[in-house]
Amino acid sequence: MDAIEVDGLKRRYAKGFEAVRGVSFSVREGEIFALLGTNGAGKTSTVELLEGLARPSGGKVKVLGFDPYSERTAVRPRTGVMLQEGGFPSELTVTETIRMWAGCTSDARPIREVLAQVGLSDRRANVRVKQLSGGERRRLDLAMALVGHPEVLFLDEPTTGMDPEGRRDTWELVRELRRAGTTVLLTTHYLEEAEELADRLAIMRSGRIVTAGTPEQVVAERPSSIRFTLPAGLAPHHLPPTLPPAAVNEGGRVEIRTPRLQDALTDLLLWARQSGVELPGLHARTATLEEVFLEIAQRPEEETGEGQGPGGAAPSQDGPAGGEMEVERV
Ligand SMILES: Nc1ncnc2c1ncn2[C@@H]1O[C@H](COP(=O)(O)OP(=O)(O)OP(=O)(O)O)[C@@H](O)[C@H]1O
Repeated sequence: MDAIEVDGLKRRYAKGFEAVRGVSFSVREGEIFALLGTNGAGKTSTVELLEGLARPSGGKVKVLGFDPYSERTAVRPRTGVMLQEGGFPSELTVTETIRMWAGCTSDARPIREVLAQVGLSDRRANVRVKQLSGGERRRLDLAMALVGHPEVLFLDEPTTGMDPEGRRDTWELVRELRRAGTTVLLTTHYLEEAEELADRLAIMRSGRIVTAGTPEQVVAERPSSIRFTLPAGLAPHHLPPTLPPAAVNEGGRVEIRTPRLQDALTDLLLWARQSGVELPGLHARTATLEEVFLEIAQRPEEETGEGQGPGGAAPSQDGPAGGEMEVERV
């Protein structure tokens, strides 16, 4: 059984705006799955449905085999949730905040152990929440999500506001959790974070998943590139005819874009050896996640089937909830 199963999920807000428009994916046990997308793509709206904070207006969600909304009592104790805005009482200290939360959690872990795990040292334990830095608050958010030994962990932009060291520590912690068998679903704006952590990922735009797969599968959708400087006396038409057309900039730098990097590179290198040609600054690489992401973000609306802005649509007829019951983000 998959830890998370999402099928045709939809979420419509009160005025009829559909923020999630038929999303399907699954997350295997012990896997890290990243949801990516531009601002307003619908990541948080989706994750909140998985967390059981609202009822879908269409489609199905199962977490650990249960409906997280209607069977909340079965799911909630087995999941950990790190929201985008923790919203802690600012006058409480770090320890008091966790203690309060641990009091609502059956089988809570020792507070010091959890604080050590997220890198909030003893020195910070008695500091008031309002005095924490943005990155320290994210660590406290994470500590709260970890208090109850979660089997499934939802992390909504876990490292936003963290310095590079905090980010690396958090990545290592997430990897440790995976090694211990925890399933992790995270949203992030940092493509490097998805590349570092995700076993599989999905990129959303305007409430839909545009592409999904392992990071390797997703970048394989875009052509790879080969670059070098054209040696003096040579023109692009001297290159092997099997290569795709080369673009040459004013500095004589050549770029060849190809979906078949290994074949193109082999042809180029064999030709260079046989012709006794040096290729200065030779550089070959597959596409990056950033390139895929930007290409999706920049696609014209008609190619993504969009065209419905917030507040602009009439409520559709499908789904049990009609206009959604609004749930405040806590
Ligand atoms: N409570 C709400 N009522 C109406 N519309 C909402 C509500 N919350 C979010 N939206 C709209 O739903 C769309 C998706 O928002 P959502 O926060 O899920 O996106 P996101 O991908 O998480 O964005 P970000 O990366 O900025 O966090 C946006 O157009 C947003 O304005």
